[in-house]
Amino acid sequence: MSILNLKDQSLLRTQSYINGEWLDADSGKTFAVTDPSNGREIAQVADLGAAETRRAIEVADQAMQGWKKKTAKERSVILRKWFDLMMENQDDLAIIMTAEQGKVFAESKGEVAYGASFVEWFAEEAKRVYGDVIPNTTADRRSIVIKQPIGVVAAVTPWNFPNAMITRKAAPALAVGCAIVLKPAAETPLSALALAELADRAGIPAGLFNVVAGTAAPEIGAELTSNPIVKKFTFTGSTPIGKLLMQQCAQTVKRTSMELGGNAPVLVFEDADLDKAVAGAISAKYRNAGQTCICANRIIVQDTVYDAFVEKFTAAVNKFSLGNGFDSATTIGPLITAKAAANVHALVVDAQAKGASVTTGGQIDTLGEAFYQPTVLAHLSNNMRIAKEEIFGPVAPVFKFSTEDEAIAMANDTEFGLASYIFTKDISRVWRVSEAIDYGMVGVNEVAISSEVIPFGGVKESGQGREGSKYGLDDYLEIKYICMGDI
Ligand SMILES: NC(=O)C1=CN([C@@H]2O[C@H](COP(=O)(O)OP(=O)(O)OC[C@H]3O[C@@H](n4cnc5c(N)ncnc54)[C@H](OP(=O)(O)O)[C@@H]3O)[C@@H](O)[C@H]2O)C=CC1
Ligand SMILES: O=C(O)CCCC(=O)O
Repeated sequence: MSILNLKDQSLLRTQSYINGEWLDADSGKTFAVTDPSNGREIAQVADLGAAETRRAIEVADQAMQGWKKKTAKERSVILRKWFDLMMENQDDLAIIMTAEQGKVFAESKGEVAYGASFVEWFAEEAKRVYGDVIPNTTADRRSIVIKQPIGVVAAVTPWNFPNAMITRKAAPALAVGCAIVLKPAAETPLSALALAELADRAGIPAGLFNVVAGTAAPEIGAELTSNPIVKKFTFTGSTPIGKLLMQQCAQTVKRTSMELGGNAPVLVFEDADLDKAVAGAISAKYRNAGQTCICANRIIVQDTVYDAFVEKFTAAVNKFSLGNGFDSATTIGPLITAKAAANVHALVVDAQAKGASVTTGGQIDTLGEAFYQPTVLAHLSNNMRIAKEEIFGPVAPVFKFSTEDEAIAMANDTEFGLASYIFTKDISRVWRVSEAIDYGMVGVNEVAISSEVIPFGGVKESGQGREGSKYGLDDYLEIKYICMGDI
Protein backbone atom coordinates (compact mmCIF):
# COMPACT_ATOMS: atom_id res chain seq x y z
CA MET A 1 0.00 0.00 0.00
CA SER A 2 1.48 3.32 -1.11
CA ILE A 3 1.93 6.13 1.39
CA LEU A 4 1.49 8.72 -1.39
CA ASN A 5 -1.94 10.16 -2.04
CA LEU A 6 -1.91 9.89 -5.85
CA LYS A 7 -4.96 10.14 -8.11
CA ASP A 8 -3.36 7.40 -10.20
CA GLN A 9 -1.49 4.93 -8.00
CA SER A 10 -0.15 3.09 -11.05
CA LEU A 11 2.32 5.97 -11.58
CA LEU A 12 4.25 4.74 -8.56
CA ARG A 13 6.47 2.15 -10.24
CA THR A 14 9.16 0.27 -8.35
CA GLN A 15 10.56 -2.02 -11.05
CA SER A 16 12.90 -0.87 -13.81
CA TYR A 17 11.63 -0.36 -17.38
CA ILE A 18 13.59 -2.15 -20.11
CA ASN A 19 12.33 -3.05 -23.56
CA GLY A 20 8.81 -1.99 -22.60
CA GLU A 21 8.73 -4.40 -19.64
CA TRP A 22 8.78 -3.84 -15.89
CA LEU A 23 11.62 -5.86 -14.37
CA ASP A 24 13.08 -6.83 -11.03
CA ALA A 25 16.84 -7.02 -10.51
CA ASP A 26 18.49 -10.30 -11.56
CA SER A 27 19.64 -10.55 -7.95
CA GLY A 28 16.15 -9.88 -6.61
CA LYS A 29 17.65 -7.04 -4.52
CA THR A 30 15.78 -3.82 -3.76
CA PHE A 31 16.69 -0.49 -2.15
CA ALA A 32 14.72 2.01 -0.10
CA VAL A 33 13.68 5.42 -1.39
CA THR A 34 13.03 7.78 1.49
CA ASP A 35 11.42 11.15 2.12
CA PRO A 36 14.22 13.60 3.04
CA SER A 37 11.92 15.61 5.31
CA ASN A 38 11.33 12.77 7.76
CA GLY A 39 13.38 9.75 6.65
CA ARG A 40 10.22 7.74 6.04
CA GLU A 41 10.47 4.95 3.46
CA ILE A 42 8.32 5.67 0.40
CA ALA A 43 9.04 2.51 -1.59
CA GLN A 44 11.44 -0.35 -2.16
CA VAL A 45 12.82 -0.15 -5.72
CA ALA A 46 14.44 -2.93 -7.76
CA ASP A 47 18.23 -2.57 -7.53
CA LEU A 48 19.62 -3.36 -10.99
CA GLY A 49 23.26 -3.64 -12.00
CA ALA A 50 25.66 -3.94 -14.93
CA ALA A 51 24.16 -7.09 -16.49
CA GLU A 52 20.67 -5.60 -16.80
CA THR A 53 22.23 -2.36 -18.11
CA ARG A 54 24.03 -4.31 -20.85
CA ARG A 55 20.77 -5.95 -21.91
CA ALA A 56 19.03 -2.55 -21.97
CA ILE A 57 21.75 -1.19 -24.28
CA GLU A 58 21.34 -4.15 -26.63
CA VAL A 59 17.56 -3.79 -26.89
CA ALA A 60 17.93 -0.04 -27.35
CA ASP A 61 20.14 -0.68 -30.35
CA GLN A 62 17.53 -3.01 -31.85
CA ALA A 63 14.64 -0.66 -31.12
CA MET A 64 16.19 2.38 -32.73
CA GLN A 65 16.65 0.64 -36.10
CA GLY A 66 12.92 1.07 -36.85
CA TRP A 67 12.48 4.33 -34.95
CA LYS A 68 15.16 6.21 -36.88
CA LYS A 69 13.44 5.33 -40.16
CA LYS A 70 10.20 7.02 -39.12
CA THR A 71 9.66 10.60 -40.22
CA ALA A 72 10.32 13.37 -37.74
CA LYS A 73 6.60 14.08 -37.81
CA GLU A 74 5.70 10.49 -36.89
CA ARG A 75 8.08 10.61 -33.93
CA SER A 76 6.77 14.05 -33.01
CA VAL A 77 3.15 12.83 -32.77
CA ILE A 78 4.15 10.17 -30.24
CA LEU A 79 6.34 12.52 -28.21
CA ARG A 80 3.52 15.05 -28.11
CA LYS A 81 1.36 12.40 -26.42
CA TRP A 82 4.08 11.94 -23.81
CA PHE A 83 4.04 15.71 -23.18
CA ASP A 84 0.23 15.73 -22.87
CA LEU A 85 0.31 12.85 -20.37
CA MET A 86 2.96 14.57 -18.27
CA MET A 87 0.81 17.68 -18.04
CA GLU A 88 -2.37 15.68 -17.37
CA ASN A 89 -0.57 13.96 -14.49
CA GLN A 90 1.27 17.06 -13.28
CA ASP A 91 -0.06 16.86 -9.70
CA ASP A 92 0.78 13.18 -9.24
CA LEU A 93 4.26 13.60 -10.73
CA ALA A 94 4.81 16.56 -8.40
CA ILE A 95 3.65 14.56 -5.36
CA ILE A 96 6.14 11.81 -6.21
CA MET A 97 8.87 14.42 -6.68
CA THR A 98 8.29 16.29 -3.42
CA ALA A 99 8.10 13.00 -1.54
CA GLU A 100 11.44 11.68 -2.79
CA GLN A 101 13.36 14.94 -3.35
CA GLY A 102 11.91 17.28 -0.71
CA LYS A 103 11.35 20.37 -2.84
CA VAL A 104 8.34 22.57 -2.18
CA PHE A 105 5.23 21.19 -3.94
CA ALA A 106 4.73 24.34 -6.06
CA GLU A 107 8.34 24.02 -7.27
CA SER A 108 7.75 20.36 -8.10
CA LYS A 109 4.71 21.30 -10.19
CA GLY A 110 6.85 23.92 -11.90
CA GLU A 111 9.54 21.36 -12.62
CA VAL A 112 7.06 18.91 -14.14
CA ALA A 113 5.87 21.65 -16.52
CA TYR A 114 9.51 22.57 -17.24
CA GLY A 115 10.37 18.91 -17.88
CA ALA A 116 7.36 18.48 -20.17
CA SER A 117 8.32 21.63 -22.10
CA PHE A 118 11.48 19.89 -23.37
CA VAL A 119 9.38 17.07 -24.79
CA GLU A 120 7.04 19.49 -26.54
CA TRP A 121 9.93 21.63 -27.81
CA PHE A 122 12.06 18.82 -29.23
CA ALA A 123 9.04 17.05 -30.76
CA GLU A 124 8.64 20.20 -32.87
CA GLU A 125 12.28 21.14 -33.31
CA ALA A 126 13.30 17.76 -34.75
CA LYS A 127 11.18 18.57 -37.81
CA ARG A 128 13.71 21.26 -38.61
CA VAL A 129 16.91 19.21 -38.78
CA TYR A 130 18.17 20.58 -42.08
CA GLY A 131 21.17 19.49 -44.13
CA ASP A 132 23.16 21.48 -46.66
CA VAL A 133 24.26 21.50 -50.28
CA ILE A 134 27.73 23.01 -50.51
CA PRO A 135 28.75 24.78 -53.75
CA ASN A 136 31.86 22.85 -54.76
CA THR A 137 35.18 23.83 -56.25
CA THR A 138 34.81 21.58 -59.31
CA ALA A 139 31.91 21.55 -61.78
CA ASP A 140 31.43 17.76 -61.82
CA ARG A 141 30.54 17.26 -58.17
CA ARG A 142 28.22 18.46 -55.42
CA SER A 143 28.79 18.12 -51.70
CA ILE A 144 25.80 17.18 -49.61
CA VAL A 145 25.57 17.28 -45.82
CA ILE A 146 22.94 15.22 -44.01
CA LYS A 147 22.35 14.80 -40.28
CA GLN A 148 21.62 11.39 -38.76
CA PRO A 149 20.84 10.13 -35.24
CA ILE A 150 24.10 9.46 -33.42
CA GLY A 151 23.09 6.03 -32.06
CA VAL A 152 22.26 4.63 -28.65
CA VAL A 153 22.44 7.31 -25.97
CA ALA A 154 23.32 6.63 -22.32
CA ALA A 155 22.37 9.14 -19.63
CA VAL A 156 23.09 9.57 -15.93
CA THR A 157 21.00 12.18 -14.12
CA PRO A 158 21.02 13.79 -10.64
CA TRP A 159 18.49 14.02 -7.83
CA ASN A 160 18.08 17.81 -7.75
CA PHE A 161 15.80 17.94 -10.84
CA PRO A 162 14.44 14.38 -10.99
CA ASN A 163 12.20 15.03 -14.01
CA ALA A 164 13.57 17.90 -16.14
CA MET A 165 17.16 16.65 -16.29
CA ILE A 166 15.79 13.43 -17.82
CA THR A 167 13.51 14.99 -20.43
CA ARG A 168 16.18 17.53 -21.41
CA LYS A 169 18.27 14.55 -22.59
CA ALA A 170 15.65 11.95 -23.58
CA ALA A 171 13.46 14.27 -25.66
CA PRO A 172 16.13 15.40 -28.16
CA ALA A 173 17.53 11.87 -28.35
CA LEU A 174 14.14 10.30 -29.13
CA ALA A 175 13.05 13.17 -31.39
CA VAL A 176 15.94 12.69 -33.81
CA GLY A 177 15.63 8.87 -33.86
CA CYS A 178 17.93 7.61 -31.09
CA ALA A 179 17.12 5.25 -28.20
CA ILE A 180 18.20 5.99 -24.64
CA VAL A 181 19.25 4.05 -21.54
CA LEU A 182 18.96 6.15 -18.40
CA LYS A 183 20.32 5.70 -14.90
CA PRO A 184 18.52 8.12 -12.57
CA ALA A 185 19.97 9.13 -9.19
CA ALA A 186 19.40 6.50 -6.51
CA GLU A 187 17.72 9.13 -4.31
CA THR A 188 15.01 9.91 -6.90
CA PRO A 189 14.23 6.91 -9.14
CA LEU A 190 10.45 7.15 -8.67
CA SER A 191 10.10 10.29 -10.81
CA ALA A 192 12.09 8.58 -13.59
CA LEU A 193 9.98 5.42 -13.40
CA ALA A 194 6.76 7.47 -13.48
CA LEU A 195 8.06 9.10 -16.68
CA ALA A 196 8.64 5.60 -18.09
CA GLU A 197 5.05 4.62 -17.23
CA LEU A 198 3.81 7.67 -19.16
CA ALA A 199 6.18 6.96 -22.07
CA ASP A 200 4.65 3.49 -22.24
CA ARG A 201 1.10 4.92 -22.25
CA ALA A 202 2.10 7.47 -24.91
CA GLY A 203 3.04 4.63 -27.23
CA ILE A 204 6.79 5.17 -27.34
CA PRO A 205 7.82 1.81 -28.81
CA ALA A 206 9.46 -0.76 -26.53
CA GLY A 207 13.22 -0.45 -26.10
CA LEU A 208 13.52 3.26 -26.92
CA PHE A 209 13.25 4.72 -23.42
CA ASN A 210 14.84 2.44 -20.82
CA VAL A 211 15.26 3.25 -17.14
CA VAL A 212 17.77 1.24 -15.11
CA ALA A 213 17.47 2.13 -11.42
CA GLY A 214 20.14 0.93 -9.02
CA THR A 215 22.54 1.80 -6.26
CA ALA A 216 25.63 0.37 -7.95
CA ALA A 217 26.39 3.62 -9.81
CA PRO A 218 30.05 2.78 -10.59
CA GLU A 219 29.11 -0.62 -12.13
CA ILE A 220 26.13 0.72 -14.10
CA GLY A 221 28.22 3.75 -15.12
CA ALA A 222 31.11 1.52 -16.23
CA GLU A 223 28.79 -0.42 -18.54
CA LEU A 224 27.18 2.72 -19.97
CA THR A 225 30.56 4.34 -20.64
CA SER A 226 32.42 1.29 -21.96
CA ASN A 227 29.82 -0.53 -24.07
CA PRO A 228 30.75 0.10 -27.71
CA ILE A 229 27.07 0.15 -28.77
CA VAL A 230 26.61 3.40 -26.86
CA LYS A 231 27.65 6.29 -29.09
CA LYS A 232 26.80 9.21 -26.87
CA PHE A 233 26.99 9.68 -23.11
CA THR A 234 25.22 12.58 -21.40
CA PHE A 235 25.57 13.48 -17.72
CA THR A 236 24.36 16.03 -15.23
CA GLY A 237 26.01 15.94 -11.82
CA SER A 238 29.16 16.83 -9.94
CA THR A 239 32.38 17.84 -11.68
CA PRO A 240 34.55 15.05 -10.17
CA ILE A 241 32.14 12.32 -11.36
CA GLY A 242 31.78 14.05 -14.74
CA LYS A 243 35.57 13.99 -15.21
CA LEU A 244 35.70 10.32 -14.29
CA LEU A 245 32.92 9.44 -16.74
CA MET A 246 34.59 11.44 -19.53
CA GLN A 247 37.77 9.45 -18.96
CA GLN A 248 35.82 6.21 -19.16
CA CYS A 249 34.11 7.34 -22.37
CA ALA A 250 37.47 8.13 -23.98
CA GLN A 251 38.25 4.40 -24.35
CA THR A 252 35.52 4.02 -26.99
CA VAL A 253 35.63 7.68 -28.15
CA LYS A 254 32.03 8.40 -27.29
CA ARG A 255 30.54 11.83 -27.80
CA THR A 256 29.91 13.35 -24.36
CA SER A 257 27.78 16.17 -22.97
CA MET A 258 28.57 17.25 -19.44
CA GLU A 259 26.46 19.55 -17.30
CA LEU A 260 28.55 19.83 -14.15
CA GLY A 261 29.03 22.03 -11.12
CA GLY A 262 28.71 25.81 -10.96
CA ASN A 263 29.89 28.73 -8.83
CA ALA A 264 27.51 31.42 -10.09
CA PRO A 265 28.38 35.03 -9.20
CA VAL A 266 25.68 37.68 -8.83
CA LEU A 267 27.36 41.04 -9.50
CA VAL A 268 25.43 43.96 -7.99
CA PHE A 269 26.70 47.38 -9.13
CA GLU A 270 25.96 50.60 -7.25
CA ASP A 271 23.71 51.88 -10.05
CA ALA A 272 21.43 48.83 -9.89
CA ASP A 273 17.85 48.96 -8.67
CA LEU A 274 18.72 47.56 -5.25
CA ASP A 275 15.27 46.13 -4.49
CA LYS A 276 15.25 44.35 -7.83
CA ALA A 277 18.78 43.06 -7.19
CA VAL A 278 17.79 41.76 -3.74
CA ALA A 279 14.70 40.01 -5.13
CA GLY A 280 16.75 38.54 -7.99
CA ALA A 281 19.53 37.33 -5.72
CA ILE A 282 16.95 35.75 -3.40
CA SER A 283 15.41 33.76 -6.28
CA ALA A 284 18.79 32.86 -7.72
CA LYS A 285 20.05 31.62 -4.35
CA TYR A 286 17.15 29.81 -2.71
CA ARG A 287 15.49 27.95 -5.61
CA ASN A 288 15.25 24.27 -4.65
CA ALA A 289 16.81 25.16 -1.26
CA GLY A 290 19.97 26.21 -3.07
CA GLN A 291 20.46 22.82 -4.73
CA THR A 292 20.69 23.98 -8.33
CA CYS A 293 23.84 24.18 -10.40
CA ILE A 294 22.89 27.71 -11.50
CA CYS A 295 22.10 28.90 -7.95
CA ALA A 296 23.88 32.06 -6.84
CA ASN A 297 27.02 30.81 -5.12
CA ARG A 298 28.68 34.19 -4.52
CA ILE A 299 26.76 37.44 -4.26
CA ILE A 300 29.33 40.15 -5.05
CA VAL A 301 28.18 43.68 -4.18
CA GLN A 302 29.81 47.08 -4.78
CA ASP A 303 31.17 48.55 -1.51
CA THR A 304 29.07 51.75 -1.72
CA VAL A 305 25.81 49.77 -1.48
CA TYR A 306 27.11 46.71 0.41
CA ASP A 307 25.62 47.46 3.86
CA ALA A 308 22.24 48.45 2.43
CA PHE A 309 22.17 45.31 0.30
CA VAL A 310 23.05 42.99 3.20
CA GLU A 311 20.36 44.59 5.37
CA LYS A 312 17.60 44.28 2.75
CA PHE A 313 18.74 40.80 1.70
CA THR A 314 18.77 39.52 5.30
CA ALA A 315 15.29 40.95 5.89
CA ALA A 316 14.04 39.10 2.80
CA VAL A 317 15.67 35.83 3.91
CA ASN A 318 14.01 36.14 7.32
CA LYS A 319 10.64 35.84 5.55
CA PHE A 320 11.36 32.28 4.36
CA SER A 321 9.50 29.46 6.02
CA LEU A 322 11.47 26.22 6.34
CA GLY A 323 9.43 23.03 6.43
CA ASN A 324 8.00 19.97 4.73
CA GLY A 325 7.53 20.60 1.00
CA PHE A 326 3.88 19.46 1.19
CA ASP A 327 3.00 22.10 3.79
CA SER A 328 1.43 25.07 1.96
CA ALA A 329 3.22 27.56 4.27
CA THR A 330 6.66 26.16 3.37
CA THR A 331 8.90 28.18 1.06
CA ILE A 332 12.11 26.16 1.59
CA GLY A 333 12.24 22.40 2.02
CA PRO A 334 14.89 20.05 3.40
CA LEU A 335 18.16 19.25 1.66
CA ILE A 336 18.40 15.89 -0.07
CA THR A 337 20.11 14.17 2.89
CA ALA A 338 21.41 14.83 6.39
CA LYS A 339 24.91 14.44 4.93
CA ALA A 340 24.22 17.30 2.47
CA ALA A 341 23.13 19.52 5.38
CA ALA A 342 26.28 18.60 7.32
CA ASN A 343 28.44 19.46 4.29
CA VAL A 344 26.76 22.85 3.97
CA HIS A 345 27.24 23.52 7.67
CA ALA A 346 30.95 22.69 7.39
CA LEU A 347 31.29 25.50 4.81
CA VAL A 348 29.58 27.94 7.17
CA VAL A 349 31.76 26.90 10.12
CA ASP A 350 34.92 27.32 8.01
CA ALA A 351 33.82 30.81 6.90
CA GLN A 352 33.00 31.85 10.47
CA ALA A 353 36.35 30.58 11.72
CA LYS A 354 38.04 32.79 9.09
CA GLY A 355 36.12 35.94 10.04
CA ALA A 356 32.70 35.82 8.32
CA SER A 357 29.65 37.05 10.20
CA VAL A 358 26.28 35.28 10.08
CA THR A 359 23.46 37.82 9.70
CA THR A 360 20.75 35.13 9.86
CA GLY A 361 20.52 31.32 10.08
CA GLY A 362 23.76 29.37 10.28
CA GLN A 363 22.55 26.09 11.77
CA ILE A 364 21.00 22.73 10.99
CA ASP A 365 17.39 23.31 12.06
CA THR A 366 15.60 21.53 14.87
CA LEU A 367 12.97 20.40 12.28
CA GLY A 368 15.30 17.57 11.33
CA GLU A 369 18.85 16.77 10.33
CA ALA A 370 18.30 17.45 6.58
CA PHE A 371 16.86 20.93 7.22
CA TYR A 372 19.38 23.76 6.89
CA GLN A 373 18.33 27.26 7.93
CA PRO A 374 18.29 29.90 5.18
CA THR A 375 21.55 31.68 5.95
CA VAL A 376 23.36 34.89 5.02
CA LEU A 377 27.09 35.41 5.52
CA ALA A 378 28.78 38.81 5.33
CA HIS A 379 32.39 40.02 5.45
CA LEU A 380 33.91 37.22 3.46
CA SER A 381 37.34 36.66 2.05
CA ASN A 382 38.82 34.57 -0.71
CA ASN A 383 40.61 32.12 1.59
CA MET A 384 37.30 30.66 2.75
CA ARG A 385 36.13 27.35 1.24
CA ILE A 386 32.77 28.92 0.44
CA ALA A 387 34.44 31.28 -2.05
CA LYS A 388 35.61 28.36 -4.17
CA GLU A 389 33.25 25.41 -3.63
CA GLU A 390 29.73 24.73 -4.88
CA ILE A 391 27.52 25.28 -1.81
CA PHE A 392 24.40 23.35 -2.91
CA GLY A 393 22.40 24.63 0.05
CA PRO A 394 20.51 27.72 1.27
CA VAL A 395 23.56 29.75 2.30
CA ALA A 396 24.27 33.13 0.68
CA PRO A 397 27.78 34.54 1.07
CA VAL A 398 27.82 38.27 0.26
CA PHE A 399 31.23 39.48 -0.94
CA LYS A 400 32.37 43.08 -1.53
CA PHE A 401 34.10 44.75 -4.51
CA SER A 402 35.04 48.33 -5.30
CA THR A 403 35.75 48.59 -9.06
CA GLU A 404 34.28 46.98 -12.18
CA ASP A 405 37.63 45.36 -12.99
CA GLU A 406 37.74 43.85 -9.53
CA ALA A 407 34.19 42.52 -9.92
CA ILE A 408 35.12 40.85 -13.22
CA ALA A 409 38.28 39.34 -11.72
CA MET A 410 36.33 37.99 -8.73
CA ALA A 411 33.62 36.54 -11.00
CA ASN A 412 36.25 34.75 -13.09
CA ASP A 413 38.31 33.51 -10.14
CA THR A 414 36.92 29.96 -10.25
CA GLU A 415 37.36 26.82 -12.32
CA PHE A 416 33.58 26.85 -12.95
CA GLY A 417 31.72 28.77 -15.66
CA LEU A 418 28.04 27.89 -15.83
CA ALA A 419 25.62 30.73 -14.94
CA SER A 420 26.30 34.32 -13.87
CA TYR A 421 24.09 37.31 -13.13
CA ILE A 422 24.62 41.08 -13.34
CA PHE A 423 22.51 43.87 -11.87
CA THR A 424 23.17 47.34 -13.32
CA LYS A 425 21.32 50.04 -15.26
CA ASP A 426 24.40 51.05 -17.29
CA ILE A 427 23.98 49.58 -20.79
CA SER A 428 27.68 49.98 -21.68
CA ARG A 429 28.62 48.07 -18.55
CA VAL A 430 26.12 45.34 -19.45
CA TRP A 431 28.06 44.68 -22.65
CA ARG A 432 31.53 45.10 -21.15
CA VAL A 433 30.90 42.78 -18.23
CA SER A 434 28.82 40.21 -20.16
CA GLU A 435 31.67 39.82 -22.64
CA ALA A 436 34.43 39.80 -19.99
CA ILE A 437 33.07 37.11 -17.70
CA ASP A 438 33.81 33.48 -18.57
CA TYR A 439 30.39 31.87 -18.25
CA GLY A 440 28.08 29.95 -20.58
CA MET A 441 25.06 31.97 -19.44
CA VAL A 442 24.65 35.56 -18.24
CA GLY A 443 21.43 36.92 -16.71
CA VAL A 444 21.23 40.73 -16.91
CA ASN A 445 18.81 42.18 -14.34
CA GLU A 446 17.12 38.79 -14.55
CA VAL A 447 17.70 35.44 -12.87
CA ALA A 448 14.93 33.28 -14.35
CA ILE A 449 17.16 32.38 -17.28
CA SER A 450 16.16 28.73 -17.85
CA SER A 451 13.64 27.50 -20.37
CA GLU A 452 13.36 24.93 -23.13
CA VAL A 453 14.16 27.49 -25.84
CA ILE A 454 17.58 28.62 -24.55
CA PRO A 455 20.99 26.89 -24.80
CA PHE A 456 21.76 25.76 -21.24
CA GLY A 457 25.37 24.87 -20.51
CA GLY A 458 28.72 25.94 -19.21
CA VAL A 459 32.37 26.56 -20.00
CA LYS A 460 35.57 25.65 -18.13
CA GLU A 461 35.01 22.81 -15.65
CA SER A 462 31.24 23.34 -15.68
CA GLY A 463 31.05 21.12 -18.71
CA GLN A 464 30.53 20.98 -22.44
CA GLY A 465 27.58 20.85 -24.80
CA ARG A 466 24.29 22.74 -24.67
CA GLU A 467 20.86 21.43 -23.66
CA GLY A 468 17.52 22.83 -24.81
CA SER A 469 17.03 25.25 -27.74
CA LYS A 470 17.81 24.54 -31.39
CA TYR A 471 21.42 23.81 -30.33
CA GLY A 472 20.27 21.01 -28.02
CA LEU A 473 19.70 18.69 -30.99
CA ASP A 474 23.29 18.92 -32.23
CA ASP A 475 24.66 16.63 -29.51
CA TYR A 476 22.40 13.79 -30.71
CA LEU A 477 23.21 14.10 -34.41
CA GLU A 478 26.10 13.06 -36.59
CA ILE A 479 27.01 15.10 -39.65
CA LYS A 480 27.54 13.02 -42.77
CA TYR A 481 29.15 14.46 -45.88
CA ILE A 482 28.23 12.86 -49.23
CA CYS A 483 30.29 13.77 -52.29
CA MET A 484 28.15 13.40 -55.45
CA GLY A 485 30.18 12.91 -58.61
CA ASP A 486 28.98 13.01 -62.23
CA ILE A 487 27.52 9.73 -63.54
N1 LIG B 1 25.31 19.98 -11.84
C1 LIG B 1 24.34 19.61 -11.04
O1 LIG B 1 23.19 19.87 -11.31
C2 LIG B 1 24.62 18.77 -9.86
C3 LIG B 1 25.70 19.01 -9.07
N2 LIG B 1 25.91 18.24 -7.98
C4 LIG B 1 27.06 18.57 -7.10
O2 LIG B 1 27.62 17.37 -6.64
C5 LIG B 1 27.61 17.31 -5.22
C6 LIG B 1 27.43 15.87 -4.78
O3 LIG B 1 26.18 15.37 -5.22
P1 LIG B 1 26.06 13.86 -5.73
O4 LIG B 1 24.66 13.42 -5.76
O5 LIG B 1 27.02 13.03 -4.92
O6 LIG B 1 26.55 14.01 -7.24
P2 LIG B 1 27.08 12.89 -8.21
O7 LIG B 1 27.77 13.54 -9.33
O8 LIG B 1 27.82 11.86 -7.43
O9 LIG B 1 25.73 12.17 -8.72
C7 LIG B 1 25.05 12.50 -9.90
C8 LIG B 1 24.67 11.23 -10.63
O10 LIG B 1 25.86 10.51 -10.95
C9 LIG B 1 25.74 9.17 -10.49
N3 LIG B 1 27.05 8.63 -10.20
C10 LIG B 1 27.81 8.81 -9.10
N4 LIG B 1 28.97 8.14 -9.23
C11 LIG B 1 28.95 7.51 -10.43
C12 LIG B 1 29.84 6.68 -11.14
N5 LIG B 1 31.03 6.34 -10.63
N6 LIG B 1 29.47 6.21 -12.34
C13 LIG B 1 28.28 6.54 -12.87
N7 LIG B 1 27.39 7.33 -12.25
C14 LIG B 1 27.72 7.83 -11.05
C15 LIG B 1 24.81 9.27 -9.30
O11 LIG B 1 24.26 8.01 -9.01
P3 LIG B 1 23.80 7.62 -7.52
O12 LIG B 1 22.74 8.59 -7.15
O13 LIG B 1 23.30 6.23 -7.67
O14 LIG B 1 25.03 7.73 -6.67
C16 LIG B 1 23.80 10.27 -9.84
O15 LIG B 1 22.91 9.61 -10.72
C17 LIG B 1 26.48 18.26 -4.83
O16 LIG B 1 26.62 18.72 -3.53
C18 LIG B 1 26.64 19.33 -5.86
O17 LIG B 1 27.69 20.20 -5.48
C19 LIG B 1 25.08 17.21 -7.66
C20 LIG B 1 23.99 16.92 -8.42
C21 LIG B 1 23.64 17.75 -9.56
O1 LIG C 1 20.98 22.12 -11.34
C1 LIG C 1 20.78 21.66 -12.44
O2 LIG C 1 21.58 20.95 -13.07
C2 LIG C 1 19.47 21.83 -13.04
C3 LIG C 1 19.37 23.03 -13.87
C4 LIG C 1 18.18 23.78 -13.51
C5 LIG C 1 17.70 24.58 -14.67
O3 LIG C 1 17.56 24.05 -15.76
O4 LIG C 1 17.43 25.76 -14.45
